[in-house]
Amino acid sequence: MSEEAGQDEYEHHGGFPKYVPADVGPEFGRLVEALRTLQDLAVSTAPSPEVTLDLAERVEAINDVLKTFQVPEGQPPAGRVMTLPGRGSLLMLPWTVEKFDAEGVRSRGVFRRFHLGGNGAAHGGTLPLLFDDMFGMIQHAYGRPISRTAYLHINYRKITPLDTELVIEGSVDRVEGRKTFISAVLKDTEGNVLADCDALMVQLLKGQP
Ligand SMILES: CCCCCCCCCCCCCC(=O)SCCNC(=O)CCNC(=O)[C@H](O)C(C)(C)COP(=O)(O)OP(=O)(O)OC[C@H]1O[C@@H](n2cnc3c(N)ncnc32)[C@H](O)[C@@H]1OP(=O)(O)O
Repeated sequence: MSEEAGQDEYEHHGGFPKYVPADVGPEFGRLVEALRTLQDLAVSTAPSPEVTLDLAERVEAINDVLKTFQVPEGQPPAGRVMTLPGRGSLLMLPWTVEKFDAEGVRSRGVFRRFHLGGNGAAHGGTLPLLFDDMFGMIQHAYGRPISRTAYLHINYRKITPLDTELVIEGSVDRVEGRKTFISAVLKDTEGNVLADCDALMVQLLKGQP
C-alpha cells in the first residue's frame, strides 16, 4: 500500500472523531489526580451522615461549575494527554505509557484502592479495561485505524495486587485485511506473569459506529 493510501486508510476511523493529543498545563493533571484520590476515598471511607451531606453539596457545586464547560467527544483533554497517567482519563487505569511505537506499547502503574475487587486484589473487571485500552493504543501506535474489539480473551494467572508497581506490554501479532490480532502480558517487576490477553480488533468501515 502506498504511503498516501495508508494515510487515507488511517484517517477513516469509522464514525469516530479523529483523536489528536491535547495540550494542557499542569493544572489538568493536578485536577485528575485529585479526582482519583477522591474516588479512592469515596470507596474506602464511612463518614457520618452530616459529613456525607456536606460533601454531597460541595461535590454538586463542583459539578455545577464543570457542567458549563461540556464539549463533544474527542474535544475534552481527558484520554488525549499521553504524558499523564491513564492519558488523563478518569475511566482508564492511571498508568503511564513509557514506550509507544509500531514495535509495541509498554505502560507502568498500579491498581489503586478504587480498583479493589476482594481480599486485597484488583477487581477482575478492571484487567480487561487495562488490556482493551492497551490494545487501542497498540493499534494506534502501529498506524492502524481505530477498530472495535471483536473479542478479548484474558487468562488470570495470579492475583493482581493493589498499590504495587506493575508493567503491561504488548504488540500487534498480525494483520489480516480489516483484522488486527494483538496480545499483551501483565507482569510484576520481578517478571511474574499476572495475566495475559489476546484480542481481535476489526477495522471499522466508513461511517460504522
Ligand atoms: C491522542 C491519541 C489517543 C490514542 C489512543 C486512542 C485509543 C482509542 C481506543 C478506542 C478503542 C476502543 C475499543 C473498544 O473497546 S470497542 C468497544 C467494544 N467492542 C464493541 O462494541 C464491538 C461490537 N461489535 C461490532 O461492532 C462488530 O461485531 C465488529 C465491528 C467487531 C465486526 O462487525 P463487522 O460487521 O464490521 O465485521 P464482520 O462481522 O464482517 O467481521 C469482520 C471479520 O472479523 C471476523 N470476526 C468478527 N468478530 C469476530 C469474533 N468475535 N471472533 C472471531 N472473528 C470475528 C469475521 O469472521 C470477519 O472475518 P473474515 O470473514 O473477514 O475473515
